[in-house]
Amino acid sequence: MSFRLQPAPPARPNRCQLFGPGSRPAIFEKMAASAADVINLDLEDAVAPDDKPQARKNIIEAIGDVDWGRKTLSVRINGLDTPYWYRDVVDLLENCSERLDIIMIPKVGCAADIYAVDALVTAIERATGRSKPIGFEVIIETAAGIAHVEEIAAGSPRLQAMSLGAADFAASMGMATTGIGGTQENYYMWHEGAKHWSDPWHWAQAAIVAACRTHGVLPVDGPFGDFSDDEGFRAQALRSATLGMVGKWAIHPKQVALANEVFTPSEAAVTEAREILAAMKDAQARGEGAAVYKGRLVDIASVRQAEVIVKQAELIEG
Ligand SMILES: CCC(=O)SCCNC(=O)CCNC(=O)[C@H](O)C(C)(C)COP(=O)(O)OP(=O)(O)OC[C@H]1O[C@@H](n2cnc3c(N)ncnc32)[C@H](O)[C@@H]1OP(=O)(O)O
Ligand SMILES: O=CC(=O)O
Ligand SMILES: [Mg+2]
Repeated sequence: MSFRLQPAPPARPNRCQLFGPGSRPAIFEKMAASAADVINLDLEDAVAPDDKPQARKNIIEAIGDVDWGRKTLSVRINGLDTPYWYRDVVDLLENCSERLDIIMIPKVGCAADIYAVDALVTAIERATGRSKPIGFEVIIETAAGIAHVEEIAAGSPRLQAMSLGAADFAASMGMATTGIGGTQENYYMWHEGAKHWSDPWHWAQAAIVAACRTHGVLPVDGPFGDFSDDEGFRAQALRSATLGMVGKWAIHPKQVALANEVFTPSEAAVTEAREILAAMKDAQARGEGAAVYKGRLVDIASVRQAEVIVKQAELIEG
């Protein structure tokens, strides 16, 4: 480990973030009743420009009136390139109850974007005497965002989570696709007369995970647009979990159970992790730094790997 230690991310479950437009208040109670760990009420792309003022009012009312249980409650504001974002922040924080946990900032391109929102949020918190500090989450969904991902991850002590937004990311990068996440038909290698599909999101996800893990931020996979394709969602989520991401968005309620399934360590994985910890404890008692578990090497690094799984399971059990 470097002299600079890796900070722990926020200790809360973030397996699924369920989105819903702020202009559709009829679904707020259904979102609250879902099994998602995080709720994202949207003021940005799921809300038409003319509906934004009413969507702000709906959200402010619902933050206070709906029983959100123990969920993390987040509102996605509009991007800093729009005329809407400052009004989103001011109206929300001057009027909503302290139940709001997080503001999600989309299309972040550099650390200064977070600084700007932080300055406004800090001023309103002081002016209104809000006692619970608002957290931030950001979406990496532009070429600039991925180019500056590390400075963004270090951008504010308020920052809790960072998502990859596959739709806007593809647009900003000029990618030849209208698919939102998942397998892309034309992204394949040709070998011995057969197509072998590759993962165009992999490099951006790996960059996000590294930046997040360096700065104690939760890395999250964003939307998977085809909500009729359960296996496609599951494959994308499994790849994200394998890379170190902690959760995934749901843009339809049927995706919540799939995300929870993938990002909850299985009983078998937890049992194996606990067995590795026990095997290493025995080895250490014998004065040995390495041991054999099920025919394979385990050592101190295996302890760290096993602890990731056990800690994640314990976090979810509460
Ligand atoms: C891609 C880039 C991004 O920025 S993604 C993030 C922004 N997008 C969003 O917030 C969109 C979120 N999703 C939605 O608005 C809806 O789910 C869409 C995709 C439009 C589908 O809605 P709808 O046609 O009503 O679906 P459905 O008939 O299959 O609904 C079945 C039951 O579920 C409900 N439902 C619908 N959406 C949600 C939701 N987001 N959260 C909670 N509940 C939801 C419906 O009301 C319906 O309920 P019921 O069975 O009638 O009681
Ligand atoms: O905001 C999300 C995206 O995929 O774009
Ligand atoms: Mg987007």
